[in-house]
Amino acid sequence: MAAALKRSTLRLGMIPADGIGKEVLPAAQRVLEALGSAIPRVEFVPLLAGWEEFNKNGKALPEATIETLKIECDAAMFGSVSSPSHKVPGYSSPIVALRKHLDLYANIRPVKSVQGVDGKPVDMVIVRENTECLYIKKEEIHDNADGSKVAYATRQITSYASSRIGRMAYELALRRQAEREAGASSSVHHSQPKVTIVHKSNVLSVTDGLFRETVRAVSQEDKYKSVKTEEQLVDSMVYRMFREPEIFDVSVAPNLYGDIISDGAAALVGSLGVVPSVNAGDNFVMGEPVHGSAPDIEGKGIANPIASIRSAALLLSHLGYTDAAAKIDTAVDNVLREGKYRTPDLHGKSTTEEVTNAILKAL
Ligand SMILES: NC(=O)c1ccc[n+]([C@@H]2O[C@H](COP(=O)([O-])OP(=O)(O)OC[C@H]3O[C@@H](n4cnc5c(N)ncnc54)[C@H](O)[C@@H]3O)[C@@H](O)[C@H]2O)c1
Ligand SMILES: O=C(O)CC[C@H](C(=O)O)[C@@H](O)C(=O)O
Repeated sequence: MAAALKRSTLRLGMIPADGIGKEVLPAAQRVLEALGSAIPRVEFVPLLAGWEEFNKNGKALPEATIETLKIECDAAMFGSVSSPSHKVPGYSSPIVALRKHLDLYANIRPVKSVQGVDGKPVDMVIVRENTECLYIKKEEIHDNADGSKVAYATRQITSYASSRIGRMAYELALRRQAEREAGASSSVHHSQPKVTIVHKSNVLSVTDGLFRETVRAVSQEDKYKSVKTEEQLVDSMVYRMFREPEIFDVSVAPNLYGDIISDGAAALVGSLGVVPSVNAGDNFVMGEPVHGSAPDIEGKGIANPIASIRSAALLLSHLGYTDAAAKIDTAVDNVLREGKYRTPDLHGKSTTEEVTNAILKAL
C-alpha cells in the first residue's frame, strides 16, 4: 500500500469497456466525486477498450489507452469487457493485456460479508497471481494424421512471479492483522494472520510444485514468522470455502485458480455484484469489479454498482487514502445492512441508480 500521493489532482483513467461496465463505472465515479476534500481533486480521463471498441476500430486495447495510462494517469478504474467465447482474429482480452502491459502482478480480491446481513461469516482475501499461468495464452492446434485435432496450452509458472505474489500475500496478512488489532470490524474472528497456498501439486508437481515451494520459501522469511501457513488443493479449497469460509484469511493462488475461486467466493457473499478488486503492481494500480459484462442484464439499469464502488474504495486505500476508503465502505455496508435498496441479484427491486443514490446519501 502506497503512502497517500502528495498531489493536488489525482488523474484517474476510466475504462468502462463493455456491457454493465458502462453502467457501474459511472456509479463509482459519482461516489468518488462526492468525497469532496477527503481526497485530492480527481480528474477523470475517459479511455477506450473492449469488444465494442474492437468492432468499431479494430483494436480491443488502443495504443492511446495504454500510453495515456502510462504517461498521464496516477491510477485507473476498469469496468468489464465482453470477450467472445470463440477465437476472433486480432482480438485479445484488453483486461488481460492491461495487467501485463502495466505489470499489475497482483489481483487482490477481498470477499467480506456484512455483519447483520444474511449469509455465512466471510472475511477473506484472494491474492491472485495476475501475469502468468495459462494466461500467457500460448496455445496451438495441430491436425493429426487421422484428421482429428489436438490442441495444447503452455502453462508458465516462474519463481520470480510466485515469489512476488507470495510476498504480497504475506504482507497483506500482516496488514490485516494490524488492522484487526486496531479495531477493524469483521464478521469473522481470525486469531492469527494466515496465508493459505492454493495449488494442485499433487498432479502438477512441476508447475504448481514450483509455485508451492516458492511461496513456502517466502513464508520462512523472518518478518513473516507470525503468519501461519496452510495449503489447500484447489479442488478441496472450493469445498472447504463453501463449508467453512470463516477459516480463510489470505489465500494465494496461481492465475487461473485465483480467477475461479474468486467467483465461487463471491457466491458466498450473495453476488458477484458486490466483490471488488484491484490489480496492483509496484508502480500502478487499477480498480476493477470481479464480475464481467453480464450480458443477461445489460442495459436494464439493474446491475449492482457495489463491486465497482468498493473497487474505487480499494483503489483509494491502495493509494494511501485509507480514511476516504473507509468512508465509502461504511456507507456501502450501511446501505446493505439497512436492506431497503438492493438490486435484484441481492433479491431486491432497486435499480443501479437507486442503490448509488442511497450510498451517496449514506456518505
Ligand atoms: N474483468 C472483466 O472484464 C471480466 C470478468 C469476467 C467476465 N468477463 C466477460 O464478461 C462476459 C460475461 O461473462 P459471464 O456471464 O461468464 O460472467 P459475468 O460476471 O458477466 O456474469 C455472471 C452472472 O453474474 C451476474 N452479475 C455479474 N455482475 C453483476 C452485477 N454487477 N450486478 C448484478 N448481477 C451481476 C450476471 O448477471 C450473470 O448472471 C464474457 O464475455 C466474459 O469474457 C469479463
Ligand atoms: O473476459 C475477459 O476478457 C477476461 C476475464 C477475466 C479473467 O481474468 O479471466 C475475469 O474472469 C476476471 O476475473 O477478471
